[in-house]
Amino acid sequence: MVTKQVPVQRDGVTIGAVGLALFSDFDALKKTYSRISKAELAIPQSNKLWQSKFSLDDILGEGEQMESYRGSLQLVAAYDLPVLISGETGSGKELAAHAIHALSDRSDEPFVWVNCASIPSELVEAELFGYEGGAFTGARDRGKPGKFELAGGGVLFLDEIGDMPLSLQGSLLRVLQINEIVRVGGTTPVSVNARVVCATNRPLANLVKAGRFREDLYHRLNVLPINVPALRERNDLSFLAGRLLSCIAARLGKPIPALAEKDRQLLLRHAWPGNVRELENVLTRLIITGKLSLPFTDPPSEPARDGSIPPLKRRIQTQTGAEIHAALERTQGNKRRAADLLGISRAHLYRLLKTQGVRSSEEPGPG
Ligand SMILES: Nc1ncnc2c1ncn2[C@@H]1O[C@H](COP(=O)(O)OP(=O)(O)OP(=O)(O)O)[C@@H](O)[C@H]1O
Repeated sequence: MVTKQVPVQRDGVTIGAVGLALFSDFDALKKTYSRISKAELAIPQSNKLWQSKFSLDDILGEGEQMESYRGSLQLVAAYDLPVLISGETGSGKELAAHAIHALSDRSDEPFVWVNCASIPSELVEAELFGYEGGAFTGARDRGKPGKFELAGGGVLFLDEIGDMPLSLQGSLLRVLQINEIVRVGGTTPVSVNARVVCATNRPLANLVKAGRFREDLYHRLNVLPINVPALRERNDLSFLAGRLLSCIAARLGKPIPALAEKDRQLLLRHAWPGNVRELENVLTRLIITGKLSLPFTDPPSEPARDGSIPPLKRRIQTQTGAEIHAALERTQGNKRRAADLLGISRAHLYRLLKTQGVRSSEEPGPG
């Protein structure tokens, strides 16, 4: 094997190295690859991917309500206990989870995110607890650590916890009770120590009543509850819109447009079903096109052929299905961009695709 290494230095200190390695035989390459993979697993905390990306300062808002909300995040961050964040889609639950990690004593450890709604239910267990080599068809030969292991002494953020398959909720409860996991296909318990922060946009208590969420797990997770206010319940929309306009304009390299009074009034009257995410999208379009458009307002109801008005539920379903179709068409099936266009999260889109029975070419992949 021939190697060449060039150290990378900052302020006279070596912070890394770039190397070139030429292998004369394939076995040697495989061995080295395996050693590097193991080393990567041993130091997950050095992985830049697993860091909280937002802090308390990124949570924009003013007034008593938002001060009290930020205060509650600071309070829960200080206690090493599970947190359950509830709030409507796009209201800032993920932002809150990042902030809790950044404010906590675990901030130097990883922040690992799992979206329970976007992983096919048969893969959730492997995603959380990892698997041993060859545990199932399609599994990697050398196995894979789960998100619990990757989180190490940091925070494991379980987004859309309400979508955790019922069959797995018992295993999750057990892990939280004994702080040990067993990889899928494995036999040896591995100690885990991550702090679990969960988020849900459907009231978990209702899912418990409906028999779709285990009550014991609900109580285990709901130690420190946080409620993120919906945008229409906040009274700082003008402030938020102003700050977001500046941030988005700076990101796009565009001048900050002045918000006309009539547009401000329209923003105040809108119901914001997609919350801050929807507001961001509306403002982005305003910056790009110079026009305010509030797209997903209720369509005028069309009478059916026999003159009767179709039930509201069906009208909403038809309209939602049409919006999703249009967005997927515009983005050529790209769900992430379609979700952005619709002002909803990718996980929310997946759920709508499931419940609306809208057909799409692409299936959700793990995490
Ligand atoms: N208070 C806030 N200040 C600034 N930006 C915010 C605020 N709340 C939310 N956002 C922004 O709105 C968008 C949606 O936020 P986030 O992803 O945290 O919502 P969510 O509640 O987790 O959504 P979902 O349930 O759909 O996953 C993000 O771009 C986030 O940065």
